[in-house]
Amino acid sequence: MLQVYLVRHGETEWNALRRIQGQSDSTLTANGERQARQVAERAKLLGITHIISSDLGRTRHTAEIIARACNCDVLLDPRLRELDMGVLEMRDIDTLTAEEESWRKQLVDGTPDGRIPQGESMTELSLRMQAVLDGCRDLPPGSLPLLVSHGMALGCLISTVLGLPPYAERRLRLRNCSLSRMDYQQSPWLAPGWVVETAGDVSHLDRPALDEVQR
Ligand SMILES: O=C(O)[C@H](O)COP(=O)(O)O
Repeated sequence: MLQVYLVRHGETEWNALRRIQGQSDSTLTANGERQARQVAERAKLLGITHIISSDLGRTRHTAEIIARACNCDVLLDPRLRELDMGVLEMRDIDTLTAEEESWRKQLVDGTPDGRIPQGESMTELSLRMQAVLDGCRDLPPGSLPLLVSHGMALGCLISTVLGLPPYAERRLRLRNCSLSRMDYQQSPWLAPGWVVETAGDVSHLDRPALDEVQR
C-alpha cells in the first residue's frame, strides 16, 4: 500500500510576526531550522525515498534539511505552493481592514469561487494539490515519498481527501513541521483510494510549534 507523508515547513520570520506569506516568502527562524532537523530525523527512521517540495524558499530549505538526513534528492514542484493570497500577501494579519477581512473570509465561508483579489480560490488550490498526491502513484513500487508544503495547501488537501469542502482546512491545525500521512488503499471497508492515516502529528518536536495563524 502506497503511503505518502506530508510536512509543513519550519517556522519562518513572518509566521512568528503573523504576516501573511502566501506565495511570498520569508526565511526559516532558528527555531524553524531546529524543527526541520527534528522532522528530518523522523523521516530518516521512516525510510523516506523521495522528497517533493514546494519551490518557495521556506519549503525548499526545510526539504533540503530532510533530504540530507534521508540521503535523497529534492524534486521541486510549484503545484505544492501555498494558496496565492493576492493583494493581501505580506500584510500583517492584525491590520486588515473590514473589507480586506471580508475578502479573506470568502476563502473559508463557502463562497463559490471565493478569493482574495488577484489571488487563488480554494478549489483551484485543492485541484493542484490532489494532482501532486495522485502523481505519487507513478513512483516505482516500494517508494516512500514525502511532500513538503504549506499550512493551507496541506489542510485543503486533507479536507479534500476526507470529502470535506476545501475550506474545512480552517478546522485543522497543521503546525510548523507537523507530519501527516495519506494511504492509497483498495480496502472494501474503507472508501477506495486515499485515506488520511495521520494529520498534524508533532510528537517529534521538543517544543510547541506555531499553527496557521501563528498561535
Ligand atoms: O501565511 C500564509 O500565507 C499561510 O496562511 C501560512 O502559510 P505557510 O504554511 O506557508 O506558513
